[in-house]
Amino acid sequence: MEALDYHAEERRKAEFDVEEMKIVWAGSRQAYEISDRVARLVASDPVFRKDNRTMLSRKDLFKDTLRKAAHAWKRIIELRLSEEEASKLRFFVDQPVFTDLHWGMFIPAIKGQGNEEQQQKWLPMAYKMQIIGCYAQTELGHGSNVQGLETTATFDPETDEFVIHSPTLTSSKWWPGGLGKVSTHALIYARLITDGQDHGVHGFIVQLRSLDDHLPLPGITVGDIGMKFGSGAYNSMDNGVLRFDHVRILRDQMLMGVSQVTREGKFMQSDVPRQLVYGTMVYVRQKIVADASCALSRAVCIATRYSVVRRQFGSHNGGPETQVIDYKTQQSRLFPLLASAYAFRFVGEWLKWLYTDVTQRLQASDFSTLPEVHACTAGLKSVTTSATADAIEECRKLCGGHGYLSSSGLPELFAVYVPACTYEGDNVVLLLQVARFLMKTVSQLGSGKKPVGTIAYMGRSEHLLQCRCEVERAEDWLKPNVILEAFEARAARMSVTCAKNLNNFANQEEGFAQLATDLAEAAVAHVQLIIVSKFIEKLQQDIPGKGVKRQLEILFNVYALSLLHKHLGDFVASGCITPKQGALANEQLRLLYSQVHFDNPSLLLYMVLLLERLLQSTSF
Ligand SMILES: CCCCCCCCCCCCCCCCC/C=C/C(=O)SCCNC(=O)CCNC(=O)[C@H](O)C(C)(C)COP(=O)(O)OP(=O)(O)OC[C@H]1O[C@@H](n2cnc3c(N)ncnc32)[C@H](O)[C@@H]1OP(=O)(O)O
Ligand SMILES: Cc1cc2nc3c(=O)[nH]c(=O)nc-3n(C[C@H](O)[C@H](O)[C@H](O)COP(=O)(O)OP(=O)(O)OC[C@H]3O[C@@H](n4cnc5c(N)ncnc54)[C@H](O)[C@@H]3O)c2cc1C
Repeated sequence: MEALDYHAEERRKAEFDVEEMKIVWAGSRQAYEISDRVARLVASDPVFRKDNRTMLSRKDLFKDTLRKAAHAWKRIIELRLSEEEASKLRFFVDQPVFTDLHWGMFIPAIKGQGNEEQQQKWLPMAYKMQIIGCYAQTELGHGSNVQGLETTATFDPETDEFVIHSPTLTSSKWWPGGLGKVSTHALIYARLITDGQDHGVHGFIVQLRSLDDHLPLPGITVGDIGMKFGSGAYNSMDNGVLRFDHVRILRDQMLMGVSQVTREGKFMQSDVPRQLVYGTMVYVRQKIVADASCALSRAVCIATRYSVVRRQFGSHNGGPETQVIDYKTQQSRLFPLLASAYAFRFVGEWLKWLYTDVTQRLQASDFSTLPEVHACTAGLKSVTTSATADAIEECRKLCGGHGYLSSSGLPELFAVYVPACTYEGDNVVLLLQVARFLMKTVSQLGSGKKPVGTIAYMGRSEHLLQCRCEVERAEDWLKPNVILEAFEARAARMSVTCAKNLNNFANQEEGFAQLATDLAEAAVAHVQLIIVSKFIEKLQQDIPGKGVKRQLEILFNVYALSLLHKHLGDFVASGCITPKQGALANEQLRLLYSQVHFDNPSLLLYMVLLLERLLQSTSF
């Protein structure tokens, strides 16, 4: 029987309902139908072709991108696509483009930091794309350190204007997407100065180019920063450089939702946390987590199909060679990545809920969950993007030489994806933000303030510091509560240990700097616990479809136990599990992989195809 026929036969015997699994992956039947419809729309439209991207010059690639963006916008209008459908369309066009920043940052910033009048003035033009905006925060000299930004916005009470200026070379805005060629306006983050006093960084809407001839306005020097990593990839985006020479804007072009400057030049800080100025970054970080699961599922889909088809060594008596997916090393590298795609999908769904919740709370001036939302969005963005970037590279290696071919799709996927570890916050810097939140929580444990939400386990740290996991047999590791307690104990012990060691330093700031590596590792442990706990919560929901829940349970155990195996040192050093229990976890992991490897070759192929079918339900 031909391999493909054999596959088809085995697929028909799939033990789980693939259509239901697709709905689990999409999040709802409606979301799946939208994705499926828009995916077919993109796939059937030759304008959206992707196969030529890596062969085009930077100039032709950029023109091709503009053509696609214009065509996408035309299709959105013609088909009256909803914002969700339009967002999906952008996703399937799958090419970094200036609209990402216009829709993904410029508009959300005005909505989140502008007052009512400013929203009424700017949003209608932005929604109709009569103006194109970018998010210009990073400078040549500062990206991570937002409070170090040097661009100035000095209020002139004589004329009721701000003077926007780039005082130094390092104050040049550097990196903003869409800035180099396309944007007519920018959201500029600059130091607000009134009457000689510096009030820190605030947002200002500044027009950069004429709406008539698109030429830069007086005092504006703007351009593209040049080629980036790899060919194709992010070179479809016009990341730019921008300098101001005493450019004057009206006072009402300062976003006044968080703080204001009166006509007399008096600075007024609303009774809201100044960090709301960072709100757009929080919004994008939560979107990036969901995007991680999609990028990861694409890479794993490619690597699984290759692993099922590729044969190397092992031929007996002239028979077929062994499928490389049959090798234990291939499985132990590939299957945890598939499981991670589902884990990131589910935690991304939850994070979207958390962000929606905090947005509603902010409207009621309830800032109580803001610190947790910052820690969750920062930590999950960091952990999921680092894992996904590493996973795409692993998938390239899993495909041998063919993984290095552009036609495999993996090099381009890697080159487009890896900056996610840097933009919207360098991943280490964000982990240190999580660590700051953890240390603050530990320091308050004695105060009677009960930790809640994702940090609630810290309130049980006394128990967790003493607990020993109840594992005597490998199958004990299949119990979600056993896994959850191990991850909670590890995270609690790592944070409490850091807090104790910080006390050895007279100066907390010095201690934080000296212990930064340990603190970052404690942050990773906390974030991985969140991912594991949200996967468990997903499994506690009603999941329809024959065999679907069972498959997800297998993926959960593969995800959690492969993490435990990878970080076994943390778990054992924390005392929550013994080396023997660690060995039992690894034994259970092998059993989970070996479920793909009963003697019956058709079951082998069949189970492998289950994985492939899982993937088919993941990457549109
Ligand atoms: C119709 C068509 C539809 C089409 C749809 C198309 C849609 C497309 C969407 C696509 C979306 C994805 C696109 C992605 C493209 C990528 C583009 C990239 C953009 C960028 O990179 S923008 C720039 C990003 N830059 C950063 O992230 C900078 C990182 N640095 C910082 O955030 C800060 O400097 C800092 C947090 C590291 C430090 O800040 P600061 O010094 O001010 O603060 P402290 O560390 O001193 O902390 C003080 C207290 O403030 C709290 N804090 C800090 N940040 C926040 C926050 N964000 N929220 C809440 N609280 C915050 C700290 O926790 C401290 O609190 P404490 O209680 O005092 O401890
Ligand atoms: C493709 C791409 C698109 C981008 N788009 C935009 C955009 O549209 N708008 C915009 O404003 N910006 C944009 N950026 C800029 C991006 O936000 C910054 O590059 C990012 O925030 C990192 O800051 P940085 O470059 O200053 O890195 P740095 O902070 O200089 O990081 C360099 C190294 O220093 C380390 N480090 C820094 N501070 C600390 C610390 N306190 N403790 C320990 N280690 C530290 C980091 O971990 C890292 O290893 C984009 C960047 C890229 C790559």
